[in-house]
Amino acid sequence: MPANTKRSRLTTEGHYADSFEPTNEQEVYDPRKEHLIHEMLTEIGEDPQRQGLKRTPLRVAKAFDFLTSGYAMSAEEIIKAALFEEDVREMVIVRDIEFYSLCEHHMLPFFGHAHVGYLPNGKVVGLSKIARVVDVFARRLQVQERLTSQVANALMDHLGAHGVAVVVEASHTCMMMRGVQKQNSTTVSSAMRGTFESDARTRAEFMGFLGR
Ligand SMILES: Nc1nc2c(ncn2[C@@H]2O[C@H](COP(=O)(O)OP(=O)(O)OP(=O)(O)O)[C@@H](O)[C@H]2O)c(=O)[nH]1
Ligand SMILES: [Zn+2]
Repeated sequence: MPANTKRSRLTTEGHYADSFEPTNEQEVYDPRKEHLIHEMLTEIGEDPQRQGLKRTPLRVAKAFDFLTSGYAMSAEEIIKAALFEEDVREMVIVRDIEFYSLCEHHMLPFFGHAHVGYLPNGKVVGLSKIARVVDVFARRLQVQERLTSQVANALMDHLGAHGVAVVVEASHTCMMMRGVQKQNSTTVSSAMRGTFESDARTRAEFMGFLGR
């Protein structure tokens, strides 16, 4: 069969599927993923060979690798790479950390901001690492509540802090583009650990800094 020829085959389930046939010149990134995306394009009634879609399987494979790259990252390594001994006891807050994640039910994006606070106990962490930890857990298939608690747990476990607070505010495109189709609702989730959980004043101070 000449390269780049569209053909169909009958799968064991009885469906016809176009084969993924890259040309010799065509860049291949991840054949298995590209094959699946090629099949999906066919299933939704598109022509994967048309000009605009030829590189789409490759682009989508790369995009999904990036959007799920958090599975291969370690929050512990990120935090431990920039822990500094400092005699600081006051609350530290990094606010408005933007993130993009994928809901595990529909694999559609949800996105918004995370606000992270902690009470140091002799050590501070590089501020960028807090945002990196958010990305570690956002770049996976998620539910918002789990993302929130995973960020809190990672910081609590590896920072040795007196307490950690995480608030996440997000819009879910699976509630906007489809399904219930509500454009303006946002979801707020929180995870309080250590002093933030046990002491209402500490929690209130944190919420006050967030303007809530
Ligand atoms: N708790 C929680 N629910 C989520 C999150 N992302 C999506 N969902 C919800 O997951 C649920 C899945 O419900 P199902 O009834 O199984 O799926 P569905 O038929 O597509 O539901 P609809 O979205 O209502 O059309 C929906 O209510 C979504 O809104 C999340 O981060 N946290
Ligand atoms: Zn969803």
